[in-house]
Amino acid sequence: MLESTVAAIQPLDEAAMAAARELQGRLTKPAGSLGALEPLSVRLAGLAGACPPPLPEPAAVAIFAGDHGVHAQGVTPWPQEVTAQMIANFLAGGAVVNAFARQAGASVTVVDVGVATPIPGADSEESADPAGPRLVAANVRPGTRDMTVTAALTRDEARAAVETGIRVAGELIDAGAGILLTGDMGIGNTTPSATLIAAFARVDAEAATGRGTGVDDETYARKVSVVRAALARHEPDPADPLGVLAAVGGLEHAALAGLILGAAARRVPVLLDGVIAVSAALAAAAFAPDAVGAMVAGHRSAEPGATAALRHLGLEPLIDLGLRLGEGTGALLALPVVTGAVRVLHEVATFDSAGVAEK
Ligand SMILES: O=C(O)c1ccc[n+]([C@@H]2O[C@H](COP(=O)([O-])O)[C@@H](O)[C@H]2O)c1
Ligand SMILES: Cc1cc2nc[nH]c2cc1C
Repeated sequence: MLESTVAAIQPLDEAAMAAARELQGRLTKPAGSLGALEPLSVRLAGLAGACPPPLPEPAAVAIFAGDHGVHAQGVTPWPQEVTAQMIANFLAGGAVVNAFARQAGASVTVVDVGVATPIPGADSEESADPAGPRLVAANVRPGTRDMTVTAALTRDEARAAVETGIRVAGELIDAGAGILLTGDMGIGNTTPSATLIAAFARVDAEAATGRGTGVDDETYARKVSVVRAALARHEPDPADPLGVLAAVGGLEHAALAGLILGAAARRVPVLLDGVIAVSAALAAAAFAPDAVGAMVAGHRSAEPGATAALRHLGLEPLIDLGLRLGEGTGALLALPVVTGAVRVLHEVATFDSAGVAEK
């Protein structure tokens, strides 16, 4: 499934992009006045192979959740159980992602791809609201292994998680989603994110590592040395993305890479959230360089590694608000920008049709 998905990912359609550029030039606004929205609209036309491309509706957030063996190294102050507890909060509709999803009219799907502790209330008989958040049980293993000691995952485990992401992308698109938004939950997951970024973007451990949920100086120093130790132990080879994900990744990172590949193969845009998403996007781009055509960077996470990853991908984020929450929150806030970029091509009059004089 991974190989056939990668093989299905094709370059953007040049004719549709040329048509969108030409249309942008005829709309009743000075050329270039919509800034980054103009090239975004062109790229989305190229992805859809149509001008105008479809409005990116409805939107679906997929939150992949996993735990991390490297938690044992003291890289985060939060207990591991918070991952499962926050899933219960997502399913009850009480997290920031739920508030923003309601605002954006987006569905929320939570995927347990590797949570280590029981999800409170997950086995309850209570009939769930069919329009409310949904839980997909796809646990590959209860958290990764500690990457400072051994590979976080076997290649088979990493593949299973990637294929879960591909499957979820296909299901959401089959159910009608016009855009997928990445979400994540995993206490400790900014450490594997930093390690993936250092490995794929070839930046130093310190440049790739940030303070995650807000760690103190002592924990930050430990975190950088954990990233360095994992890189030294595994010497991850960016030409072997499955190997990199297995050595130093997380189950949610692997699944997010799969979601991105699945969206790109179906030519549906995928709106990236923060540092976890962009580290997974590096893996997706290593599998299939043309997958970058489907990626839209929602925001610039406060994590420094996110900026390094976006630079490597050649993506400019749509918004920059200093967010560092994850869950898909930054992607949801950026969604109206993406919709606006496409709506312009559908609804704005041309100089000719509106009788507005050109310079
Ligand atoms: O999205 C981001 O850029 C982001 C930046 C910092 C932290 N997070 C979230 O915080 C958790 C990981 O932080 P930490 O400090 O435990 O590695 C995880 O659940 C992420 O969703 C997310
Ligand atoms: C409370 C909390 C909420 C989160 N949402 C995403 N990561 C998180 C980490 C913590 C600790």
